[in-house]
Amino acid sequence: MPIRYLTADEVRDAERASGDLLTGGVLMRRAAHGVAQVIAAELNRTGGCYGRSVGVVVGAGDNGGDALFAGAELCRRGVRVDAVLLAADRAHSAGLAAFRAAGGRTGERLPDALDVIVDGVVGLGGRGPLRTKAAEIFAGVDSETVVVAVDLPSGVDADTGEVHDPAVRADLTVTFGVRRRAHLLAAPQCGRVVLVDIGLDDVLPETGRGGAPTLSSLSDDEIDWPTPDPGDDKYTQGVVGIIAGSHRYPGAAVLATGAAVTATSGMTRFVGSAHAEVVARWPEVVATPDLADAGRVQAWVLGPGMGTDDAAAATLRTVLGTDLPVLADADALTLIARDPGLVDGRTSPTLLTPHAGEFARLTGTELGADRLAAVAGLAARWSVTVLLKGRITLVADPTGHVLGNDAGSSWAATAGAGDVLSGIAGALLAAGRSPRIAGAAAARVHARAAELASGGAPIGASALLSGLRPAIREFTTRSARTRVDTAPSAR
Ligand SMILES: NC(=O)C1=CN([C@@H]2O[C@H](COP(=O)(O)OP(=O)(O)OC[C@H]3O[C@@H](n4cnc5c(N)ncnc54)[C@H](O)[C@@H]3O)[C@@H](O)[C@H]2O)[C@@H](O)CC1
Ligand SMILES: [K+]
Repeated sequence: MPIRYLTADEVRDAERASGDLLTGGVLMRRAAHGVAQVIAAELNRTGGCYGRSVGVVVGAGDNGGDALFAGAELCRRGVRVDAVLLAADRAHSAGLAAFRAAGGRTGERLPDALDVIVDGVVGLGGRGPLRTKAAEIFAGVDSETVVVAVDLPSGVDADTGEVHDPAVRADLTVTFGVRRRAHLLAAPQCGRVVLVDIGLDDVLPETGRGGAPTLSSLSDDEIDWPTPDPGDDKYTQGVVGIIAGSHRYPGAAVLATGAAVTATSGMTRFVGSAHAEVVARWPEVVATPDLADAGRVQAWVLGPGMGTDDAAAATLRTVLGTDLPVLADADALTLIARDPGLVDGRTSPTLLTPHAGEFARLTGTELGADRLAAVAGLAARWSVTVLLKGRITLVADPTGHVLGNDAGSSWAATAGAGDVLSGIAGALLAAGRSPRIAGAAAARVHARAAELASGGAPIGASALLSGLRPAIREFTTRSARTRVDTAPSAR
């Protein structure tokens, strides 16, 4: 099942639909209990709860209520809990009463040495940046203190994931019932996200009503990597054709083609003036300088390093004129920005893979804070699938379904990494995956490859490529295991 990320309004609809659970305060009690349990587990991991020190920063709404009830529960476990009430006259009254009754203290400042600080400033109701008093408190926290956000790090927009300045940067975020969009769109700001069940499963709304974009991410089990069947040969698994690089700049050609060779078990073709360089590095590739001699493919990748001259434009026009799946990247995007009619309304599967700068060129405006709306908007306007690169990759299809992937680190922000991504996604397109799944699965293994290759050190794109096979193996062995586990009994 894909993992869903809802807007604040959708979450509120679900809470309202829970009826008595909401009005009776049960949802808040469950939420607060979840927060307390996560913090207790964190303290237990590092020596236990008794005698430890937790600070709670409490805003005026229900987010502060969650934090106060959680604080009360921690007090009962022997933790010293201090709270700063940012708006004392508007603090959640039942939460504050419970907190005080359990022995929690309130004051103008928190103790210096805290094991954990809890951000209960704002959650779904937050607007704009962290205000001065809260900002000062969080700025003064030392690096040893674990920052736990209730629902969302304050200062992060729940729907767009925009990280205002200042905002809380959490090590851990505890959320309730269903993930919010910001948990993916601003993943680095949230740290580890823990989802607490508060009984909303039966009332979660259908998303995407009225054509509004939806956001989800693929679970690991859904990365169904193509593997050859017993009857397959080199032609039947989907042949990908790469058009990239140039004699003068062969690097993009070698990287994109190498990624396709690594991601595919059938055959990879190459077209371009760097054909000799490509074959020298990847002898298994069937390469030619001319598109007319290329042979049959099931998908094309074109753009990385291919230039933007008339010949490149003519090649692009020919390839887009076929009914094959096409991935356009880099220089192909520059050409498309000049003439959107090339792809606008193309009926065969089409995947554009811009980074932020290329995206601005395609649309004529800077990307802005709402990346999700921007990418979904372009995909709908041109009826193509758009993969927006970045630490959080977003892949939007024309119907407004967006898949996101957090790379987990930014080591892949290196020259040539995009060429590698295009080769992987092209291989998946040739194997028959939809542009949306091809893009999202490629982003996932690309990120994993970077992680494996880096191990915490800088990497170049060649090293990233070397991490690709072990990364793919993790997903193919997982699905092989699933097949064995679900095989019918032989008896
Ligand atoms: N409705 C429910 O029963 C549940 C709600 N829950 C909690 O309730 C939260 C939502 O509560 P609310 O709707 O009361 O909203 P919040 O508590 O998120 O924030 C609303 C308050 O914060 C103020 N505010 C907005 N932006 C601010 C900023 N930048 N700096 C300082 N103050 C700011 C507003 O004026 C308002 O008083 C969720 O995030 C979640 O933590 C959970 O307890 C689960 C159940
Ligand atoms: K918060």
